[in-house]
Amino acid sequence: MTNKRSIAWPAPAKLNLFLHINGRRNDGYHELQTLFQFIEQSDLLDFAINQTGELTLHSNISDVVANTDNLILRAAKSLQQKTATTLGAEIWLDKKLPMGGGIGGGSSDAATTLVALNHLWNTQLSLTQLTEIGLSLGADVPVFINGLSAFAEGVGEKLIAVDLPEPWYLVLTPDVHVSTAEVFNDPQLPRDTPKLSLADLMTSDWHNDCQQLVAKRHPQVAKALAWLIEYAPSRMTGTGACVFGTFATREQAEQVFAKKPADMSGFIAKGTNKSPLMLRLAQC
Ligand SMILES: C[C@@](CO)(OP(=O)(O)O)[C@H](O)COP(=O)(O)OP(=O)(O)OC[C@H]1O[C@@H](n2ccc(N)nc2=O)[C@H](O)[C@@H]1O
Ligand SMILES: Nc1ncnc2c1ncn2[C@@H]1O[C@H](COP(=O)(O)OP(=O)(O)O)[C@@H](O)[C@H]1O
Repeated sequence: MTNKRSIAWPAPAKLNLFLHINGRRNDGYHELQTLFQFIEQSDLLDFAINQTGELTLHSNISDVVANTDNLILRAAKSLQQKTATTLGAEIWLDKKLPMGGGIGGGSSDAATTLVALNHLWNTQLSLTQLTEIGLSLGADVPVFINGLSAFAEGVGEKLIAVDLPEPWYLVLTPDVHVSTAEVFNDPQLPRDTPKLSLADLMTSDWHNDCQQLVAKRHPQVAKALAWLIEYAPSRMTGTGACVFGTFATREQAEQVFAKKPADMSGFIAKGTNKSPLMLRLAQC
């Protein structure tokens, strides 16, 4: 029997519009304040449910499949364990987002897997229960499950939904994989930005505490930022390597994109406060 394939579940990217590091906890994780917004640029996942309980993954990127510890299979396994379902799934990942770029592709894939399988397996976990599983997979996973642009504190799991302008972004994707753990372990990372209230943050200057360090360690990131900042307010997202410039209209972003040097890669995407994943779930 062939099981019906449920297609095109999006796993969107996020940008950290600011990323302030306020301190380091005893367990090594960092206290931070950050503002997440989704962009309309996504990986796509398909799922076919089976009765055997088996989990398999296919992808256009062999590295993801080769990694048996990948976040998609870990998310699916965690949901099986939590719910004791006997169902399994064959999963296809169409990877479009650059990996290790600070736009959260791996975390978003995990979130989409949890949300989609919770629906397709009819395991009926609440959003809060899914978020708990998500946090055990990565600090960034909860915001993708909640699906709303949000201000985050703690290690990234205390979320307050915020309604932000939805501009167009030109995202440059330097060809370098920045390890989140390496950045957070770097002795030169500033960790002393004072915590501010959300109201104060919304009216203060935004910055990314990882940016200077990552630009110093990775000249491609410094180069991308130096180019983009000539045209628009620009910043690095997360722990890099991607950098984004903000534009009022698509046309403005396209005009600058057309001038991009041939050795720089990137894309244009609209900011959105509602994750495309939520819209996909609503269609079911
Ligand atoms: C920095 C952020 C900002 O959105 O994004 P990315 O640049 O990775 O996309 C996130 O906080 C990343 O979240 P995520 O990528 O899920 O990180 P995790 O897998 O939980 O952690 C990877 C490693 O980063 C460090 N880490 C992560 C989060 C945090 N608040 N403090 C940390 O010190 C830890 O050393 C951990 O071992
Ligand atoms: N489904 C997945 N997609 C991408 N990366 C994954 C996935 N599962 C595990 N990973 C691991 O997570 C690392 C960082 O992933 P990614 O989310 O793309 O970067 P970032 O956290 O910088 O935004 C990858 O290099 C890879 O080792």
